[in-house]
Amino acid sequence: MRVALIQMSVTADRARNITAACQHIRRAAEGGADMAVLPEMFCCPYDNGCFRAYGEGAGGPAQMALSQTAAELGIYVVGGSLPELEGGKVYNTSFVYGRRGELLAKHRKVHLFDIDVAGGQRFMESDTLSPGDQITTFDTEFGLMGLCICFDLRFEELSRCMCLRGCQAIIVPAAFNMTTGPAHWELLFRQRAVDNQCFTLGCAPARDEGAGYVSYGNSIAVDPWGTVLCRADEKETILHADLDLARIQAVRQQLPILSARRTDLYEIGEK
Ligand SMILES: NC(=O)CCC(=O)C(=O)O
Repeated sequence: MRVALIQMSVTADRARNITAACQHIRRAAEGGADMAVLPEMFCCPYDNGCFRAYGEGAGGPAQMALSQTAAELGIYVVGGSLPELEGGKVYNTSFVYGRRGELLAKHRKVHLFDIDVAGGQRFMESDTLSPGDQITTFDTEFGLMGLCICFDLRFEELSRCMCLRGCQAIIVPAAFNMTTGPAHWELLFRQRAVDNQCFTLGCAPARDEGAGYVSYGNSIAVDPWGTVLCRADEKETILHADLDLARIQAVRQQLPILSARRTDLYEIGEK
């Protein structure tokens, strides 16, 4: 399975971002990708002041463009994320399209990114966004895939549930920043891959030093052994990762972690 992680530049021009995303998906397909992944908020600046204004409802222009591009090219598209409007609320939502352009899955970020690091990054998604309440997986001819958005990856229970459902890979449209990116980005992708003996795939926007929120970039693919298969720098690029899915069973057989869990013991219990 070949996956293209599209580390694209995100501008203030929504229509231009959507057009650029579709052009990148075309290049990914020409490069033999089965699946193209876009970054978190691929058509909207990552800014609380923009989310509602750039948002769209069901069947909005970004969703239509991604669906049509998926169908035209016969490729899976994990549509990064975009601000989704519903019932007066705004969600950080990833739409996934199958090879015929059909909507396969929709994940609303469940853990909102509310952090305040001393001397570093502060962001409060909950000022404008509402959380989702579903664990999201979707089926392909390669097997089941798990999907979460950026900060969601920090919550190990979510990835574990996906893998216990049978996911082969955890796909993460994301946008870490210059405080937490250097400290935790690679660590988290490797950690979730090693814990669950699955592939992890992170796709971030290219870095724009002039933006209010500066993306770390460094889109990444990690295998079930925790080996980094490929990793971008901060610039705009398309990263192609070839996933040898047989590695999952091989690693799980040689180092039986999931099957050796003592679920009879894992309760907080009394001191
Ligand atoms: N957009 C996000 O959720 C950012 C998450 C992040 O940077 C982190 O450190 O976690």
